[in-house]
Amino acid sequence: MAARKEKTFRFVIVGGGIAGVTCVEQLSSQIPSADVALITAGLHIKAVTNYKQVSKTLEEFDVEEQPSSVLAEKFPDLTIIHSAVKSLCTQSHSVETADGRVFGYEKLCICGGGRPKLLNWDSPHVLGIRDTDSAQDLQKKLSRAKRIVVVGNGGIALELVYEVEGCEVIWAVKDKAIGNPFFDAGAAQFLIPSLQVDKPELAAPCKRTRYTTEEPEPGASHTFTADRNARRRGSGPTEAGSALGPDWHEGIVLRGAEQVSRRVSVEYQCEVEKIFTSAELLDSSQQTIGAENGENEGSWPVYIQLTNGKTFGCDFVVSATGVVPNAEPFLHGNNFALADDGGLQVDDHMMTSEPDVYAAGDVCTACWEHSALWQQMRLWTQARQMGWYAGRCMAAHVLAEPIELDFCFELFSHITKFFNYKVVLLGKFNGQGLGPDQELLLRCTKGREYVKVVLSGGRMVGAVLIGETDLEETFENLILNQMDLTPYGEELLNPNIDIEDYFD
Ligand SMILES: Cc1cc2nc3c(=O)[nH]c(=O)nc-3n(C[C@H](O)[C@H](O)[C@H](O)COP(=O)(O)OP(=O)(O)OC[C@H]3O[C@@H](n4cnc5c(N)ncnc54)[C@H](O)[C@@H]3O)c2cc1C
Ligand SMILES: NC(=O)C1=CN([C@@H]2O[C@H](COP(=O)(O)OP(=O)(O)OC[C@H]3O[C@@H](n4cnc5c(N)ncnc54)[C@H](OP(=O)(O)O)[C@@H]3O)[C@@H](O)[C@H]2O)C=CC1
Repeated sequence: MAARKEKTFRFVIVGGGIAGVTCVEQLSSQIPSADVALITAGLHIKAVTNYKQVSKTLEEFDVEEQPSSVLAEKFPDLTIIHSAVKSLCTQSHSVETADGRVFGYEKLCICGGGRPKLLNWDSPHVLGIRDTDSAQDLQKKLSRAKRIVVVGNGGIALELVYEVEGCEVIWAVKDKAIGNPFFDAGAAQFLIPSLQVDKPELAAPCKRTRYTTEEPEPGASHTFTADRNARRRGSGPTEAGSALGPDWHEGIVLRGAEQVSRRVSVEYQCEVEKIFTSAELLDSSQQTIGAENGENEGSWPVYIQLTNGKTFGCDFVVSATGVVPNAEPFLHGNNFALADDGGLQVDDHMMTSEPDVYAAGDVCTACWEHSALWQQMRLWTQARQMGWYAGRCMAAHVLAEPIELDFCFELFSHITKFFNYKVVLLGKFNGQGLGPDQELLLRCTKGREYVKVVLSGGRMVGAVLIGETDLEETFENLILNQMDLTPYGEELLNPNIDIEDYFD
């Protein structure tokens, strides 16, 4: 990086997603005179609004995609630079942006987020969903589609198969049950009937922010069109916007070309063997595969062959197969320690292995010794918590103040919605890492609630609460205080006992 530094800031934050923006807000409020710059690839930023601490660790908030000027008005001393960081030189403490400018920093926080870990097929018929532009692309393609195949078993797939109407959906999952990253087979069984009935009309419109699906402003990115190949390879600076989040599907029409409501069939325990086009189908021995399945040969734009031997023709494939941390632009010439998932390793002060460089959100991997009840998941809440805590750590370090790991990393907690049910996950909700030393208590009322408690050595270590159970606060307390629950046995989930009063 030979060019001269245009300016050196005390703090530079890279990324206008929830982690970066929260970090900027925290730093700018804690040290009002701080010289902060936000460098971000997109024109919009993501801001947390209506933040509500539901209990000790559970939090709820809305998310707004805003023009960055809103943030600039709030913090007049903040400098916002709209360009992707192309390279970083930790030795000279400088970053170079795609438009050729070089900025120095005293402390840097990388909040570059993640990008979809797409199926490994270089095909224009495979889509990923990450940001507003990719959601818009999906909406357009879906409006002409009669059948799509969704591959993946996590958050995006769960939301998509429930929301899509007017189009047949084949859902290919590699596990025995749906929603594996979020819950067990019991919960999956509780939820699956929701796919067989029509979606209930929403009583009230969702109050969270709608994500705009207008044509992007000039200069904004078309994530899966123009820059598709660069993103697939993960090379060069991405111009992707921030990740979508809660209720991203509320503001867009996920309707296909057919006059049917929802039609989902799940293919369990299978992965993708091959993806090929109708031209390739007609051109080769794959003709037989299509014919065996009774497909109208050559009538679909793309075909997907699964490892269970079935082949489906469809309009396009959605790859909802996870996230890869967006660390590449920062690596060349530096010595970052990377985790197995490709994230920048951070310690309990959100510091990477390079001096004066912090990281937060989807781009990083938490490598401190975790509390026995916490694990990292690449979620909205954790991006906010990490960004906020990184800002506090950066401020504490320049002010030479001590700082301890924040309480939010004591207990994993997540509130979300799947299949129109409220879902609360606490602690080791899937018995993660507990081995045989675990006992499960279950309570389930079809169509109403599913409650699972994970006990280890008689103490509660995790819970899955689906439906309006009203148990989250009590269970959170029981998990945090690690009370011996052996004397209560199965009574713990007795619906006739007001458990809240019981443990008050
Ligand atoms: C479809 C979808 C639905 C989701 N739903 C939920 C949900 O319901 N609940 C939940 O908790 N989580 C959800 N998530 C996950 C959640 O959105 C992410 O975990 C979270 O937004 C990550 O925030 P972040 O700030 O780390 O990254 P991002 O939001 O990805 O932001 C990264 C920012 O960095 C910028 N950037 C990237 N590279 C560069 C560069 N080289 N130079 C400059 N800027 C750069 C980008 O433009 C962007 O502004 C969802 C994700 C998706 C994709
Ligand atoms: N409501 C919420 O909380 C939501 C959260 N999100 C978050 O957004 C991010 C992106 O979501 P998503 O893409 O769904 O990621 P997730 O990590 O939630 O799920 C990815 C799923 O795809 C599976 N998978 C990975 N590779 C393949 C493959 N080659 N073939 C078939 N299946 C595969 C994974 O299995 P395995 O785990 O075995 O690798 C996993 O089941 C995640 O961080 C997610 O937590 C997204 C939507 C909603």
